[in-house]
Amino acid sequence: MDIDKKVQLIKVPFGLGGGRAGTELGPESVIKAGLLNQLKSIGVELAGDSEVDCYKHFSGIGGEGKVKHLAEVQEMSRQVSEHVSQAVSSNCFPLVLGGDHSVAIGSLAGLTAHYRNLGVIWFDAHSDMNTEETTPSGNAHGMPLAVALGKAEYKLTDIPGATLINKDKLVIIGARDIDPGERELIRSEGIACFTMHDIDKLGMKTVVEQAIAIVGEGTDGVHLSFDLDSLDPLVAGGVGTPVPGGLSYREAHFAMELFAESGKITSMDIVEVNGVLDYDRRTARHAVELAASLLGKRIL
Ligand SMILES: NC(=[NH2+])NCCC[C@H](N)C(=O)O
Ligand SMILES: [Mn+2]
Ligand SMILES: [Mn+2]
Repeated sequence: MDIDKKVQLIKVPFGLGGGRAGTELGPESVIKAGLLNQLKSIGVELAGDSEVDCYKHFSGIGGEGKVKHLAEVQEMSRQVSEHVSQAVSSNCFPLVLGGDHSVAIGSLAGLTAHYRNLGVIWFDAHSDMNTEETTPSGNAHGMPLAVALGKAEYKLTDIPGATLINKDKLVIIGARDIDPGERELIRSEGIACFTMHDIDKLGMKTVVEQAIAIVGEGTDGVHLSFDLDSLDPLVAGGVGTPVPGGLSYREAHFAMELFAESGKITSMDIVEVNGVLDYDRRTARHAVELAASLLGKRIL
């Protein structure tokens, strides 16, 4: 892409959407793994950074409902949305550092306030499309796409300024662990989902080309949400919900390089780096390198 915009870093140290402690350390972890130097070395300018105060309204209890910590997720999302919206208003590229994947609710809310035809690329082992009714865990990080598509009770439009995302402009890449309710939704809504099987069969080049064909037409912005558990756990084990049979190191980088070349991506999330489980910071380092590839880093 050779990104011409400045990057605005938005740190979201929030982990209550997942079942295991440590994801709230993600932003710190990714920064300690060298994000700022990496961006500098490829000539990407930083406009600034901000941090969402995730625990301002933390009650300390899981709550009574079907979704754990829903009130905290909603408050965090509202704040993330404001930070992201502010970054877009300032003509910056928002780079959101999670946190668990529920932070993407906030990213998408802030983005849809500006991009009325937003495309979304979702790298993930999971499809994160459970509703309050279908969630097997009660963990909000398994729900952001259901919220964004308006399929859950909690909807993106509950956040001021936000609109729902368009199901025809959403592409999931890397899925290999899909719950029954999610499978039904993907099928009934006809959502583009390139599973690991599809990637094996077609190769990453074709998958990305098809993804770009889907999100590249008729959109005014494209968000890339990268869940580190899309990578194989043998490559990146420092995540809370690892699933075997994931993306290789090169597949993931190749995809980021191709998306960079397309020049279409206008914002990114890096989520699910678990600072406790990622004891050697390997997963955080991969996150840094993948962000760099998306922002224009070339081998030669
Ligand atoms: N962003 C993630 N890592 N999501 C994992 C979701 C796992 C499972 N599908 C659930 O709903 O609980
Ligand atoms: Mn996810
Ligand atoms: Mn996942």
